[in-house]
Amino acid sequence: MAGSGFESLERCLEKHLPLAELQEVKRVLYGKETRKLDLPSAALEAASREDFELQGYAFEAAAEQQRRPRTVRVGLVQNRTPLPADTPVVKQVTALHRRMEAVVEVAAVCGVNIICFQEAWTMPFAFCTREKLPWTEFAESAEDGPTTKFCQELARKHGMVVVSPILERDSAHGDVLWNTAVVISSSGAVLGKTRKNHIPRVGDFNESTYYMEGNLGHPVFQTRFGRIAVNICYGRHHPLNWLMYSLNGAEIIFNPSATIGALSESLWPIEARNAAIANHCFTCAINRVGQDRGPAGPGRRPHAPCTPSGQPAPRFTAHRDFGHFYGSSYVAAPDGSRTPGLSRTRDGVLVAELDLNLCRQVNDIWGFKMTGRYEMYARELAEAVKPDYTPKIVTE
Ligand SMILES: NC(=O)NCCC(=O)O
Repeated sequence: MAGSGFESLERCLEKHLPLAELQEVKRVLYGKETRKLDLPSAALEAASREDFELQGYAFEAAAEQQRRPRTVRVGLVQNRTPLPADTPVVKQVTALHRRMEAVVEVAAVCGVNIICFQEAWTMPFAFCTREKLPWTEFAESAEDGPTTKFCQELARKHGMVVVSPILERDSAHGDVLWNTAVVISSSGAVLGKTRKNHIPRVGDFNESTYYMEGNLGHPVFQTRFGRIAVNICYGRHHPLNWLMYSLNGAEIIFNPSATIGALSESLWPIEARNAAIANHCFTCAINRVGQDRGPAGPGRRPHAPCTPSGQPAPRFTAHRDFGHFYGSSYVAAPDGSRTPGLSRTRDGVLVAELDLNLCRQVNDIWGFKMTGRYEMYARELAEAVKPDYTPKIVTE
């Protein structure tokens, strides 16, 4: 399995294929070519100074007589955690806030209207350790926690919608934890929140001891720039999850994720892209980069996890080293075209200009909403989930 040595599929193809063949390969692999955005040199210089990749692409729609283009720029952010996982919690969160402040500054110069961070962006990816402290200390209120307040400032300053996926502590309901995305309007108001509906239980990649399956359904948020939804990470494997956001009117669905090469890298380019095609919407797949390791060992950890009795928690070494988070964030459009991915290894911002008119244009061509037969599926699904259901298998 390629780790941090393999920079990206695109770089590899560009390096090894002659131009004519490269164009054919890209046509088949990526669909209609996205136009490279001419990003401001001040932004490119700042990105280079801050050591993150900055790429920009535009998707175009046909001109219409009765609707003006509905152009919006989205920003996808992928990053490693800047401090080691055994640094005190508040220091880690503050370092991530500072990092995103710099990143959003650059995104703003690039004209980004809606920015989305990666899943659980304020913390190292600790869910599979199955340890509680210190990881649960990263949880915050979605309504008025320090990260939401920080994002509200960013939103106000830049007139930008901010999608902030965090570990939520819901103190109004018994301090329950949720895997949540807070959506902050360009005015700085908290527009609402949405919760991860599906939890991975894939061998050691098991997050089920941290938070419950979301209970908020499939909300869609009307922003100044278009209707958006957030399908958090593992939800991307569930076509019905995408479908419900789309049925509620989402034009852009963000998929903030944390996933590793051994588990999902060959699925990654397919799933969000297929969802864009199937649902006539744009999808934005975001994955973190780097290798989030748990603390190194007893005695070297100022925040060694403890059980409530004060005893050191059992060490789950097998769950501590998650492997390589492969980045590769990208945007896919309803016509099946997609941007190249960001790097597999570096922090980065992907700017994509979308004309939301493309959603209805593709709907009118392919008509999946029209031909969807939802009523038939609703009826059959209602039967299939009944305890006494017997699968409809016809035998000779
Ligand atoms: N965070 C998360 O849900 N990861 C699951 C792995 C995957 O869906 O690829």
